[in-house]
Amino acid sequence: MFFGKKWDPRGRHCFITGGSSGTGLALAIILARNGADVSIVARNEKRLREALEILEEARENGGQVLRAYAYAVDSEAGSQAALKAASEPFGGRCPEALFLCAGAARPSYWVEQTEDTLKQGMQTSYWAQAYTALAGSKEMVKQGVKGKIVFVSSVLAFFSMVGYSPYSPGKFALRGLAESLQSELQLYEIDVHISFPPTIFTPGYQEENKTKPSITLKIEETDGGLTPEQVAAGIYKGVQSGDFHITTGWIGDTFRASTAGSSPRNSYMWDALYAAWGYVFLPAWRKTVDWQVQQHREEHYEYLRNCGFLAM
Ligand SMILES: NC(=O)C1=CN([C@@H]2O[C@H](COP(=O)(O)OP(=O)(O)OC[C@H]3O[C@@H](n4cnc5c(N)ncnc54)[C@H](OP(=O)(O)O)[C@@H]3O)[C@@H](O)[C@H]2O)C=CC1
Ligand SMILES: CCCCCCCCCCCCCCCC(=O)[C@@H](N)CO
Repeated sequence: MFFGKKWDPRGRHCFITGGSSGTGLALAIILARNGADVSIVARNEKRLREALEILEEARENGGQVLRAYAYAVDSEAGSQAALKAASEPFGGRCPEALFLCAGAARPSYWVEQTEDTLKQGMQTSYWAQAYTALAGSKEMVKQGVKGKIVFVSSVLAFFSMVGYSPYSPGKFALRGLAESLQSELQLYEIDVHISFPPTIFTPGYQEENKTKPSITLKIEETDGGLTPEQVAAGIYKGVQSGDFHITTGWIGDTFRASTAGSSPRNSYMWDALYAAWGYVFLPAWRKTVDWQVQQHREEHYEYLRNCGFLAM
């Protein structure tokens, strides 16, 4: 961070939403290996129990508190209840690092959306993290706990494309929220970070691929994808170094540096190089994406007729 001192999770209570699967679980394991007290939160109890067993194996010392809590965090009340439960083993003291990984994507075409699916999209991409940030900030400020809030957005908060209309807006919104909080929470010495991962091979990714339009999958294949362990290691490293925008891999770095605006930078030299490279190649890549979408028209109209959206 400033003065070169890295954040050390040892002995700190880290609270991880979405900690039963994918990136959240991988992050929980890294934090446990590094001596943190870890609370994971998700809805499904069976998966939480299994995750806790894995987490136990990552324990670094006998004194660490490793717990799992079943709550839905996509409401303020749910987030408050989860934080309260996780605070109990610590005499009511709230966690000092919040890793907000809860979320899901259901890619599909815009004309197939309804008011309900769009609201659901915001619920899983935005509110599932925003409410925990709200409940957590209130508690940290009341208790005088100086800590960290880490959002997990997506590279789809830097750009978007066909199929992601129910998801991308919420991930962009998380960026807006993180920008606001990075500024405001300095009042309380709470650091804010936001990570923008590319494709991550997780159970959630397998689930979203069940509804993903074929054209979306095809365009995405440019991105080789990362394992949850790689993404979690990148988030951990970024948080340790005090980076505000955290990206892992050259694709994320290119988009991040090309859209940084006045956001705090990671490295003036590297970000300038990535931005220069992005200035040249991003518009060219985008043209190929537009071309792929146009080539898909005929197949798409057939799809719309087959699913009954258009009369035969
Ligand atoms: N996989 C990918 O390609 C990418 C994912 N991301 C983002 O990374 C984050 C993690 O995704 P991923 O690593 O794929 O993990 P998974 O999709 O495999 O796991 C998601 C986790 O979030 C939990 N969760 C979801 N909704 C809620 C809720 N309302 N309340 C509490 N817990 C909830 C799930 O448990 P349960 O269902 O039991 O509640 C599970 O533990 C998400 O925010 C996702 O949008 C970003 C870029 C790419
Ligand atoms: C010169 C620059 C070339 C750039 C190439 C860029 C390729 C980008 C491919 C798109 C990746 C989409 C990832 C979606 C992640 C996500 O959030 C969903 N899986 C939802 O979970």
